[in-house]
Amino acid sequence: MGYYCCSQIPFSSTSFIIKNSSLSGATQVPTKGFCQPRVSIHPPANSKPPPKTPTFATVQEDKGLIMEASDDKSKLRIPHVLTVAGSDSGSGAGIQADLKACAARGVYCSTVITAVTAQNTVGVQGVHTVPEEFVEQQLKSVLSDMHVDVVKTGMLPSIGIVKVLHQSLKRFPVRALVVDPVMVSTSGDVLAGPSILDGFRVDLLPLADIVTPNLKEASALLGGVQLETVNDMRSAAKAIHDMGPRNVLIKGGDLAASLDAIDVFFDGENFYELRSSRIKTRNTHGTGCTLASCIAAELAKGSSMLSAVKVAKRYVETALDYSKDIAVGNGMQGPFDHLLKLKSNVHNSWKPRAFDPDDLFLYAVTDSGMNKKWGRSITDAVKHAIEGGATIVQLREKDAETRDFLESAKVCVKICRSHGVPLLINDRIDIALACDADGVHVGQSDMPVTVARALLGPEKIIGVSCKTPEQAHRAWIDGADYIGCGGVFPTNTKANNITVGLEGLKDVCASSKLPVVAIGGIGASNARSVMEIGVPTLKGVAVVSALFDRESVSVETLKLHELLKKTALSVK
Ligand SMILES: Cc1ncc(COP(=O)(O)OP(=O)(O)O)c(N)n1
Ligand SMILES: Cc1nc(C(=O)O)sc1CCOP(=O)(O)O
Ligand SMILES: [Mg+2]
Repeated sequence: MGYYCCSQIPFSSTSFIIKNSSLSGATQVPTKGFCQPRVSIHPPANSKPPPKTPTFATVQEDKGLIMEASDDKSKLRIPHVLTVAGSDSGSGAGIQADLKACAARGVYCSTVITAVTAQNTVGVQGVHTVPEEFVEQQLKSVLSDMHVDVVKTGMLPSIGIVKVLHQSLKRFPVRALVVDPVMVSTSGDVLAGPSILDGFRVDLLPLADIVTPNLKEASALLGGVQLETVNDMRSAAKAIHDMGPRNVLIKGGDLAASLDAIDVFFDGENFYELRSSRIKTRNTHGTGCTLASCIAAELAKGSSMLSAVKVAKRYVETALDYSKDIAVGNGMQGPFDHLLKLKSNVHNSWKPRAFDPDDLFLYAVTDSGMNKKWGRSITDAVKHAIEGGATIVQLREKDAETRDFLESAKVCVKICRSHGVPLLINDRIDIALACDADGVHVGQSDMPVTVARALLGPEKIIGVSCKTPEQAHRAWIDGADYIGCGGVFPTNTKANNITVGLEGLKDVCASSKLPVVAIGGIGASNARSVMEIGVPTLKGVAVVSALFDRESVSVETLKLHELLKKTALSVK
């Protein structure tokens, strides 16, 4: 009896076990939609799948399946790719690229290491093949315990390793197999000799859902035929398809005389020419591994094959374009940045400093209406507030057009950073991300703090408006950095705002584990009374109109700063 696991709503907290008494072992074809048997590598070795065999992408309904809720509905099963490949000490390709690609695509990745290479951007200096028994042991460890959706293969340095992989896949079936027939590294070093070709042809290709050779590898698989044109690639794709894989992607990156990078995808019936613009960069080391891993990741998430291939191509193209100027190593083949994060670090010596509650001392909150009234740009408003001694700035630009807001926010980030003053964005997580602001301020009906945190990451500052001790407690649980509590006094700046008064502020401050900034109707005339409530969590005042609905922002900010300093001394 075969047991098959399926998530009808993929990877939701509900999982099901599918029993099918008519299915046995690894010779069954996938079924409908997300309900696929945990193997798609079913045509016996050496036999070509029948032309209409439902593929991973075009599976048919199997009426014989019975679905049962599994015992543990609380467990969230996440898509899982197992990569069987070599380690690259330079981390551009191999196992390391696979891990990064899967992480970037939001998929769990386990690893079976077939070889350890001493490698950098110059080339491969050494290869240490892992004994096949130990590769088998790694395969067993992972496949017998973890629910692997898709296996992706890279460097398979010996025929023995291909054999143990083949046996392991028969013993522990998975939903799809992606074969990247790695033979030669980007630097031209041989990673798997010609003896491996038979292993691919006999043991792996008939099991593969997709095989992704580049021109050299396709040529080697076909006994050395010349591949010089897109037509040659089509013929090669067809010939390789005849070896058993359900789909073939021939990567034409090395095709001479082509402005675009053209890959040919063949699903057994139709050919697709997938074109992308060629990116001029030395940082292409690991593109093949990454592409195959990304295809595997998308398949693990439930994509059809063609859509997985298209997403993977777009992902690699984006990453290459983003990374075209980064410099790692001195050789000809640099790695690229899978997570699209490194460039900002390279070009930006600024390091985010940890949030300091004392930053809340004089919190200047801009207002688009007031800026307009006084004929000021956002950037001038921010500059003047900083001149006057604002210790943190929030851009609260309710009426700004997104494009204008973003451009101004980028300039404000630079101004604030050059003065060591944190800059937060009101409500708009997208703008905060796009301008790399220091954080956001959200209200009770804005983006929840937990979601904002997931989007912004652990380092950014998140402030949340709270009017009650319960909200303050929630803010702390959810991972906010500070609380804005108000309206302390009536205000015209925020319509229909509930005034909590000094008593309400006191209650929130007394119960809060987070630092608090008071807001609402605060200015030079009443700031002292606010700070004098004397609860240690109260760190400062946030002010809009008393700074920005005035002729001189810097003068008003300076006045309030002086007053707060004096108050702080007397309260101590
Ligand atoms: C420091 C600070 N505190 C409170 C608020 C108000 O935020 P919110 O409740 O989301 O209302 P809007 O500002 O979005 O109208 C704030 N902005 N800053
Ligand atoms: C933006 C805002 N939030 C408030 C809250 O109570 O959460 S009161 C407020 C407006 C504060 O402006 P002013 O300093 O001009 O009174
Ligand atoms: Mg808001």
